[in-house]
Amino acid sequence: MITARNLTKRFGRLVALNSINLEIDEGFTLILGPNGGGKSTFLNLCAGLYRPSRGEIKVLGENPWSNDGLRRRIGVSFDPPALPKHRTAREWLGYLAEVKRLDEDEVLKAAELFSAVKYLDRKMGEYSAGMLKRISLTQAFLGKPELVLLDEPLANLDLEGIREVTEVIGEQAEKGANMVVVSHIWRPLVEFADRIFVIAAGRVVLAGTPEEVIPQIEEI
Ligand SMILES: Nc1ncnc2c1ncn2[C@@H]1O[C@H](COP(=O)(O)OP(=O)(O)OP(=O)(O)O)[C@@H](O)[C@H]1O
Repeated sequence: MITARNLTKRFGRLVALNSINLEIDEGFTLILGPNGGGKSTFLNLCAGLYRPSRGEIKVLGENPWSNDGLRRRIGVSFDPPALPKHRTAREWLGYLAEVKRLDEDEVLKAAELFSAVKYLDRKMGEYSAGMLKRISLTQAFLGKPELVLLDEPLANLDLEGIREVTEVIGEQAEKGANMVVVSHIWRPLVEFADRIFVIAAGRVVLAGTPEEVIPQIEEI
């Protein structure tokens, strides 16, 4: 699904990702690692928000940078959620559905998953952080994309929210949705993971199955 070859991203002098190589197959992939390690930078490169400074990234066989065709095939939830404050969630999700050439009822289907239907008609500037997170997740799963990229899906949720969203993510994983998930709150998600990558200081420092990787993380 995703191939990175010598993938490097610099911001001025700062090297956020330092020539990483990795292959992500279908299924559920968890990306872990310390603050500032380069995880979100990797996800943003996958989503086509950043252009690599060097090396190559392919997502579903395509170069994500400025690739509108690929953006219709993937779903992304950023952290913090990047949502327009002066629009209602229904307007924003309706716009995305149009861009993705989906039926309007796909908005309701995705919002139902995350119990977000009840506040679709309020301006997003009025939302709490947890409500924004649910809309951001609704956006990611809109129209059952071929690949879903989630940055911190459990951040800003209360305990009940974490339980609910974990359950939805688990159900989607069981149904065969392909997901790449960056999360500091990883324990609830690890049971769904087919593989884990740990990215630290711009490099992939650990990779393998949860059984291989988790004992090593717990040692650190
Ligand atoms: N748009 C940007 N402009 C400048 N520097 C950036 C930008 N995005 C990220 N960085 C820097 O790149 C490095 C990696 O950041 P990144 O957000 O990818 O880490 P992360 O592993 O997701 O961290 P966290 O767990 O704190 O979210 C950091 O030093 C960060 O300050």
